[in-house]
Amino acid sequence: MSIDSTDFATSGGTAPPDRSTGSTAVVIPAAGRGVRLGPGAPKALRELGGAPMLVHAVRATARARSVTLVVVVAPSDGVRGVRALLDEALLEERGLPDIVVVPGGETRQDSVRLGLEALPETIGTVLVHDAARPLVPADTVEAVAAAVRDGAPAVVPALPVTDTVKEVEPRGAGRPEPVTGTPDRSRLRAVQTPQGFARKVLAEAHARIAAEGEGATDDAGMVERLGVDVVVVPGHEEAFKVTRPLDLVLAEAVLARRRARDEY
Ligand SMILES: Nc1ccn([C@@H]2O[C@H](COP(=O)(O)OP(=O)(O)OP(=O)(O)O)[C@@H](O)[C@H]2O)c(=O)n1
Ligand SMILES: C[C@](O)(CO)[C@H](O)COP(=O)(O)O
Repeated sequence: MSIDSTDFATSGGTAPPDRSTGSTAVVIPAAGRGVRLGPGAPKALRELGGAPMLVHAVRATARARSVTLVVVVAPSDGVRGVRALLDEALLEERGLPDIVVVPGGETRQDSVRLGLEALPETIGTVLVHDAARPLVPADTVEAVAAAVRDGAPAVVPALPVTDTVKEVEPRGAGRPEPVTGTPDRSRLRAVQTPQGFARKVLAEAHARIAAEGEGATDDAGMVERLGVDVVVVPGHEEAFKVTRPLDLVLAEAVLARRRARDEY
């Protein structure tokens, strides 16, 4: 697929692409191990409030009004198991979009690319959402999707950084590291998912950057390398990523609070 990235630039004065017939899909990379969370099942399958994290993430994104398809990217040896657990967990839910499960790859980037390859032609807008962000509110999902439909080629939810951030000369864990700078915090944002894209833009970024043997830690980073404009919209405190054990404690507390308020 060949595209000219300037077709999608919002600051260059060119019109946004016509995606009027495209519908919206979510790709959920869920094939990671969760090394930083510690020993146990793959992270997406670890329990939160009595259900695997992945089930919460699927539910949160599938409840967004405009989503017509969810593609779950499972560990490559766990596709059938993930299919079975989603069928069972979501049996009672009414009005959910189609959910398909495909095998993932070695890295998050590989898994997202494999998820994108499973999308039908009818999809014009793609949201990519970590299974490891199980508590994202459906309103945040919908806001990202709406911003893409309104013409932004790439949309990232994010929050202002609350700590002061230092740049250092890396020396390895535990060793004192010389400080090389203190970026202006007012210009920094901590980015979350779902990140939303015009489907062609994201597919092109993954194809081209992968062919160059390059990578990025998020999908917007891939698209930035094409020179396409990326915009930030407000993220949500409850869309945090479960990365380390304490994050799981926080996620349990947030879920318990929602349930106590009858909000889940
Ligand atoms: N090969 C991979 C690696 C990661 N992911 C997914 O990407 C999301 C965000 O990644 P991260 O939180 O880093 O998950 P892990 O890679 O599982 O964590 P760790 O780096 O601690 O092993 C997760 O939903 C994870 O399942 C994936 O689909 N395929
Ligand atoms: C995509 C992401 O969740 C945005 O914050 C993040 O970049 C995933 O990266 P990680 O390094 O694997 O945590």
